[in-house]
Amino acid sequence: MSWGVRTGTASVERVDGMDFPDDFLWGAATAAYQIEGSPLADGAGASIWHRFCHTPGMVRDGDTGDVACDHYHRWPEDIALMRRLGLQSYRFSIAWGRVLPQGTGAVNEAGLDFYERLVDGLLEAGIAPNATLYHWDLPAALDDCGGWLNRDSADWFAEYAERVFRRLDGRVKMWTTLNEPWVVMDGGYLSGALAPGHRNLYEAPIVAHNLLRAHGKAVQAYRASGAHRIGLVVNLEPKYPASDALQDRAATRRAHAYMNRHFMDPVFRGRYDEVLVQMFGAAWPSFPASDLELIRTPIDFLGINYYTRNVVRDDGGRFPLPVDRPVQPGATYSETGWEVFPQGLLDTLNWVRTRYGNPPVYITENGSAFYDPPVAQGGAVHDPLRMHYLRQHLRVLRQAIADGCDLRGYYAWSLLDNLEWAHGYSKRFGLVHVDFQNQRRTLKDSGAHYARVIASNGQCL
Ligand SMILES: CO[C@H](O)c1c[n+]2c([nH]1)[C@H](O)[C@@H](O)[C@H](O)[C@H]2CO
Repeated sequence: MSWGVRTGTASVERVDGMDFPDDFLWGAATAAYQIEGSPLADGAGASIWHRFCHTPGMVRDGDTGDVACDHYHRWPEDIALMRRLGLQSYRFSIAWGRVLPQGTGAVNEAGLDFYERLVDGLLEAGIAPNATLYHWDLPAALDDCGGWLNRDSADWFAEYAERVFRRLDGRVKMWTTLNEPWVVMDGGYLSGALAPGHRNLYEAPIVAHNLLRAHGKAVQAYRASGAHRIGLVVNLEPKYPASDALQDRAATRRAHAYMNRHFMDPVFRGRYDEVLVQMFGAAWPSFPASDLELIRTPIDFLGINYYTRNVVRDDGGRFPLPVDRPVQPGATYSETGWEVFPQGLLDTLNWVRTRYGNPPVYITENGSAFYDPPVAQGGAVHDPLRMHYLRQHLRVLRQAIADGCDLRGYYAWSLLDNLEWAHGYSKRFGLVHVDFQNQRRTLKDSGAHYARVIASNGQCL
């Protein structure tokens, strides 16, 4: 979605008297490699992120997921924290390599046993599990066979999905195939900032297409056996031209095609955006029409991860995508360099509503990394900036519902401070502070506030 020029922080009109629906789902989210630790325990196979972290220079301070939040052992304690927050749902991911150590073939029952214990613990606590099958941690053995560049990857993923459905479906009633295929493609195969660290324009569209095919095959596999709901999680970032100049508006259109329409159009409209195809030019392969039919297999909900917006200025023609993000006067920026812009969440939700037929939507990630002071005497972590970010974005959701968006729920990113990928442990997104020296968890002020939001169903933001 690209709109007229907006500068500074927009004020969002509060919709007085607009409540969240009684069945609005309040949750928090994590991902396997970022919190579990013990990546090779009990027969698990290494992932590309285990390999990436153990490759010198890839991750800040040489940080790895070897221990992380030790959630693999501390999950009962973390479920107790979820109860304290009053979470109604918990979004987590399943590490493919724990279930299928080689990616295909022999199942590691101990890996499935771990997730079964976690799911049963959640259900016992009255917390609905929301499981993501793929949150970036491809088995390294499959990467050795080409990974997402290999057209067989869609079948590998469907085989893995079927194994997990067979063990957990019914107790898990909300499934996601992929978390943010755009980030997998852009970070893993274009910028090289994420595992497996490729930098190749010709690989990117092939990877994106195989990820989408894998999504379609997993949805079809679920339709054959599953009785509940399955969807896709995408990151969406609204694009606003830095000026009304033609080149900035054209650059904005390209940025919008590259990030936002890239996966939404095939999944919901069965075709790629023409602007995207033109951007890649000779690097854009030809794909069989039958692939697009597979990719557009209907889903039950869309998960949207929203963090920030992008003001786009044409950068004079480097890679067919403008990368300039001019700093916005008066705006607040998080530790990850992302502008705090809640209006972008409202614009995004209304864009999805109007362009894609108002599908059921969950905000599956929304949060911010700000510097946290050390844990104070008496065990408090005062994080006013994160609290303000949370408030601003939750307020927007009320407006989106008033605008007619079919918004079903919200998952804060993240339950715990965790491994922020190539940033290592330097960026903290948690509602709960983690001392990585001793694994002590401390509820932050933002977490306590979120608990009040949940208890009031969004009355007190
Ligand atoms: C550019 O923002 C993306 O939507 C995005 C932000 N985030 C994500 N995707 C990932 O899904 C999480 O694993 C990250 O920890 C989290 C915070 O960086």
